[in-house]
Amino acid sequence: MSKTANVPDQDALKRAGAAVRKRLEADPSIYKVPTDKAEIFAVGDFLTPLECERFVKLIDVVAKPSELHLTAYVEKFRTSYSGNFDARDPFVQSISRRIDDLLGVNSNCGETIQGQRYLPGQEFKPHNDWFYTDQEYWQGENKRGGQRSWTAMAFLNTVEEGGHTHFVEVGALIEPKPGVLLIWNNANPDGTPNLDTLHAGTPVVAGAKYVLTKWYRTRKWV
Ligand SMILES: O=C(O)CCC(=O)C(=O)O
Ligand SMILES: [Fe+2]
Repeated sequence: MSKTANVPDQDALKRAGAAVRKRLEADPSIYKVPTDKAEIFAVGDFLTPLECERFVKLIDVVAKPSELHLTAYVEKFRTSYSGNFDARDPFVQSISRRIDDLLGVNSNCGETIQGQRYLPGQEFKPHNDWFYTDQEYWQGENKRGGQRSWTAMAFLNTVEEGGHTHFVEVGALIEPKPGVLLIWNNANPDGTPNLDTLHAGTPVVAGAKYVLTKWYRTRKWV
C-alpha cells in the first residue's frame, strides 16, 4: 500500500489547496512568505482598527480556558483563553463572510470563528491545525466536516512584548500586527497533511494578545 493510500479527504484537500492558492496568488496586495515548505500568506489591514477593537471586547466576553482534543498533549499546551463568537451576530457574520470571500471557500466549510486572548506567560505550543486521523477524536471530526484545509487568523491588537506566531519548521516568526490576516494551507499541494505547518503562539511577555481564528473543513462543517 502506498504511503498516501489512506489519507482521509486527500482529494478534497488537494482541490481546496489549489483553488485558494490560485486566488491568493492572483492578488498582488497579498504577501506570500518566501518558503517552499508551506503556503503562508499575509494580508495587511484586513480588519480596521475599529473592527479589531470590537473583537477584543467580544473576546473578553466569550473567552474561557482553551480546550484541546485529548491526545498525547502535555499540560499547559494551550494556556490562552478562547471562545466561539456568536455566529448569529451580524458583525461576526460580516467578517466571517469577508474571510470566506477572500479565500473563495464555500461558507458551509468554515467553522465558527474563535477568539483567543493570551496574557503574560500564556502561549500555544507548537502544533498543527489538522486533525490526527489515527486518534479517537477523528471519528467525531470526520462527521463534523472532515479534515481542516486552510486556517485564517487575524491579529487584533498591539502586543507590548512577545506573542508572535512562529512557524518553527519554516523559520518564520510573524509579529502580531493588528489588522493583519494570516492564511495558511494545512495540507501539501498533493492533499497530504503538511508537517511543516507546525506553528506556535509564542508566550506573551508583556501586555495581552488577542487573535481570531477561522478554520476551514473539506466538507460542510456541522
Ligand atoms: O496565537 C497564535 O499566534 C497562534 C494561534 C493558533 O495557532 C491557532 O489558533 O490555531
Ligand atoms: Fe494553530
